[in-house]
Amino acid sequence: MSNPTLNPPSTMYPEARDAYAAWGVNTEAALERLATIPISIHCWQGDDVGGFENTDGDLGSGLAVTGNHPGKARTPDELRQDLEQALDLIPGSHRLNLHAIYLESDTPVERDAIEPRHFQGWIDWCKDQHIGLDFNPSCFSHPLADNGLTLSSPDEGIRRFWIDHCKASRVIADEMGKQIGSKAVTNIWVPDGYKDVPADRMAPRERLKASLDEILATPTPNNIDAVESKLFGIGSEAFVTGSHEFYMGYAIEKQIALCLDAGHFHPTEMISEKISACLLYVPELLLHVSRGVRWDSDHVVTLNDELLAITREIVANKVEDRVHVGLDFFDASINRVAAWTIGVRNTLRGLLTGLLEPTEELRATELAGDYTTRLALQEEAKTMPIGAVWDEFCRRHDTPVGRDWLKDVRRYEKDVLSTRG
Ligand SMILES: C[C@H](O)[C@H](O)[C@@H](O)C(=O)CO
Ligand SMILES: [Mn+2]
Repeated sequence: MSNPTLNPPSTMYPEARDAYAAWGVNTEAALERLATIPISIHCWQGDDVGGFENTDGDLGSGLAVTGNHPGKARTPDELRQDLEQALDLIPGSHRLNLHAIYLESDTPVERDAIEPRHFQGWIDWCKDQHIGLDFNPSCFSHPLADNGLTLSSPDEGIRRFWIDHCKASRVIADEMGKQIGSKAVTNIWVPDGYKDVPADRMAPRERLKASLDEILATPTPNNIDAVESKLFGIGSEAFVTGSHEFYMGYAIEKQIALCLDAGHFHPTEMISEKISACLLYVPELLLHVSRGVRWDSDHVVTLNDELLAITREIVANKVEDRVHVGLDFFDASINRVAAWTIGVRNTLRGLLTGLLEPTEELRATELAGDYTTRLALQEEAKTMPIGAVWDEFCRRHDTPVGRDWLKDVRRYEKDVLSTRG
C-alpha cells in the first residue's frame, strides 16, 4: 500500500512495535482497526459557514466565525478542491459532512424546496473520492431564523417552513445514502431559545417535539437521524428549547442517534464522560468534536485531555460502529486546509492512543481493586512511543509523516489560495 518514494521505511516503528508488544499491545492490530474508523469532515470549516445560497446574509443564530485568513472557498468547486488537498494529507478513509446551505443551483432555491438534484455534484464528488456523505438541515442564517425560533416558533408559518426544510433534508440524505451505498447521518440542530428568562418554557418544547415528530414520521432507510442539544448560545443565553434533557429524552423515545457536541455543555462537563451512559439508552451517537475555549468557541481540536478521553472511550469500549465521529469547528484566523488537517489528524491520533492502551490489563487491575497499578500504567502509557506508530500509519496510507504536510499546505496556499480575490 505504501509508496517508498513518498515515505521511506521507518527505523523507529519496529522498536515501537516491540516496546508495545512488551506491554501486550499489538500495534499491527491497532493500525488495522484505526483504518476502519471514518471521521466526518465538516465542510463548513472551508468557507466560514457561508454556504452557496448566494445571499449576503450574516451568519447569525448564535454562530460566529472570527478571522480573515485569505483564500476562503467561494464556490463548490473551490471548496471541493480544498477538501481534496486536505484529504491528501489525512491518512485513512473518511466522510464529508455537508450542510443544506451548500446546495448547487443556478437559480435561488428556498430551503423548504431543496431537492436531491441540488446536491448531485456533492454526491458525485464523494463517489469519485470513495468517501461517505453526511447531511444537516440549515436552520440558521435566514430571515425566518432571525427572531431566534425555528422549529419551536409560535408562528405557524415559520414553524411550517422549517419543518418542510428538515423533511426535504431527510429526503436528500436518504438519496445520498442510497447512491453512495453508506447511510448518511442527518443531524438536526436548531438555534431556538430566548435571550432572557422565558415566561413559558414548556410550550416551545412541546412545539419542538411536535415538529420533530412530523419531520421523522417518514421512514428513510438510507439515513440515520440525529438530534443535537446545546446549553446556551449568543442570543439564547437564558433558555434553549433543545436542551440536553430534551434531546436525550427524545432520542431515547424514538431510538435515534443523539449528537453530543463537545462545546455544548458547561465548561467542566465532558462529553467523554457521557458516551457510555448515553449508549445504554440510545442506539447510536453522533459526536461533534470541537474545542471550546471558555465558551462554545469552536476552536480547532487539539490533542488535549478531552480529545484523548473521547477517542479512548470509543475504542476501549469497542463502540466505533455505534459512535459516528464528526468534527465541528470553524477558525478563519488560520489556513482553512490546515485547520481541517490538524483537526482530523489529531482525532485519528487520539483514536490511535486509545487503541495502543493496554485496556484489558487496566480493567483487570481495576476489578482487582489495584488502583495504584491502574494509575501507574495509565501514566507510563503516556510516554510510550505512539509517535512512531502514528508515523507508520501515515506512511502506510501514503500521507506525509510528521510536519511534512505543512509544506504541501504552504505550496497550496501560494499556488491556489493566494490567487483567490
Ligand atoms: C454548523 C453546525 O451545524 C453548528 O455548528 C451546530 O452543529 C452547532 O454546534 C451550533 O452551535
Ligand atoms: Mn455542533
